[in-house]
Amino acid sequence: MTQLFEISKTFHFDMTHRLSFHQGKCRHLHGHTYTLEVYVRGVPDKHGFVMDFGDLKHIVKEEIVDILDHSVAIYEKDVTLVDALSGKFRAVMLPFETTAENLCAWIARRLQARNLDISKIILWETPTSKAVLTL
Ligand SMILES: Nc1nc2c(c(=O)[nH]1)N=C([C@H](O)[C@H](O)COP(=O)(O)OP(=O)(O)OP(=O)(O)O)CN2
Repeated sequence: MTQLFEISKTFHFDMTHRLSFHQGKCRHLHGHTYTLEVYVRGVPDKHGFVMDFGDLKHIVKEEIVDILDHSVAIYEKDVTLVDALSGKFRAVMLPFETTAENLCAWIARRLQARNLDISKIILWETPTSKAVLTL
């Protein structure tokens, strides 16, 4: 009988951002230590691997963690932040407000482009707040 599995790996990265539309405190520049959980679905091969956890780690590090870690994430239409910070520090320009939900969708797209069958992305922005994207 074919058994369908999900495997996952968990990552951490530190990132500064703000939400330019926000009426509360999140419109101010602030940082989080994010926790990212990446889930890949698949049927195990003859050895019992959906995929090697090590390969998953390398792809997620390359596509996500190494780009966002210790960066300032800037929404490209947030003129105030673009003027103040682009070209300085490690600024990552993104075409969306950097909510946990939007970041999940961006992460999923980048990993799908590396041919991973992503079933879920969970992004913890704080120890009590997360977004879950189920595909
Ligand atoms: N749906 C969403 N709501 C909020 C987001 C988001 O990405 N999606 N983001 C923020 C802010 O970035 C904020 O830093 C995190 O919000 P919050 O959970 O309110 O943070 P606290 O540190 O106040 O958490 P407590 O555990 O309640 O102290 C806001 N909303």
